Amino acid sequence: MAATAPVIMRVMASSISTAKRAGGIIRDVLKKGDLGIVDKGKNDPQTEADRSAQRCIIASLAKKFPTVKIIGEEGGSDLNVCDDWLVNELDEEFLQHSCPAEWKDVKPEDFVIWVDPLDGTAEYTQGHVEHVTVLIGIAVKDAAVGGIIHQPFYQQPDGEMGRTIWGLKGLGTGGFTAVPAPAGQFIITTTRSHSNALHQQALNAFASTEVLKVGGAGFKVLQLLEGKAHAYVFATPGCKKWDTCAPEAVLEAQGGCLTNINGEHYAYNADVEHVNRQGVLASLGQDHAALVEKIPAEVRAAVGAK
Ligand SMILES: Nc1ncnc2c1ncn2[C@@H]1O[C@H](COP(=O)(O)O)[C@@H](OP(=O)(O)O)[C@H]1O
Ligand SMILES: [Mg+2]
Ligand SMILES: [Mg+2]
Ligand SMILES: [Mg+2]
Repeated sequence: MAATAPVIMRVMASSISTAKRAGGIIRDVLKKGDLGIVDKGKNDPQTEADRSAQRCIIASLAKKFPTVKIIGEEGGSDLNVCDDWLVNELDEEFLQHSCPAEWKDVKPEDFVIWVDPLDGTAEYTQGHVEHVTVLIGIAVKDAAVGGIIHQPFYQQPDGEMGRTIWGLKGLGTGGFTAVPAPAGQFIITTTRSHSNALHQQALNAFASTEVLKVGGAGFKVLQLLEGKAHAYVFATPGCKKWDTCAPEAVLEAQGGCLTNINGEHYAYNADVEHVNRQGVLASLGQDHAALVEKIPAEVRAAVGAK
């Protein structure tokens, strides 16, 4: 089955196994206690866990899919990794699904894999480990079509650490139970470490009943999927393609929507600008276009203006 499955199914199955291994590396670094923090910019830390998890993911995927373009947050990594970090397995459970017809003939050169080895680094360094996710997004031409969101610090009922959520457009999602957000309320999930005045103005435009401030694009989209929030609002540049590719694919495979704050989808081909200049607006079970209209036009024009 594995050898004959279409390449998108093998990329997804390999990414599921690899994200789990990266999650183990992220837990190990924290357990050892020396985070090796480097500041890449203002409010933009990188740790040994970001670097090691990226090496594991990119080395594993590049070995299995040598002609697929892979772009990771932490730049060019040393792909000479120990065997323990080289993940060879394909997730067998995922491979039981049949490939949606629209992706059967996609060729390796049509893909870009966007890797965020550790989303929510600021929160990881501050002990909010439940916000941390590993994100592997699969784009076909311009569109985010497949995604893996792995939570290394999620404790399963049987005590096992880690949970892996996946989504593939045309197939659906797996690894979690979708819950609708409560009726009669409007809960926004947003950044806890990258706010500014313009972003606050956009938040104020919604008559929200609650604003949750949490780390990571992956975790915020999980809050939509699990009915903890109705919308994810981030009205400032700063988030990148590797932050949104996997969350967008999973959310949209579940019937939601992730766009910039003007309601337009980002493109995920290999040549795009990495920064999501016009912010992020994501929702599930809402009239997405009506949410866009709530943000004053002057705020939307100012976000990302060069
Ligand atoms: N102003 C900014 N500068 C750098 N990175 C930013 C940023 N705003 C958002 N991001 C990145 O977008 C992701 C989600 O941000 P937030 O938690 O604030 O919503 C984080 O990813 P990483 O943790 O993978 O770097 C974060 O670093
Ligand atoms: Mg980062
Ligand atoms: Mg990130
Ligand atoms: Mg990251």
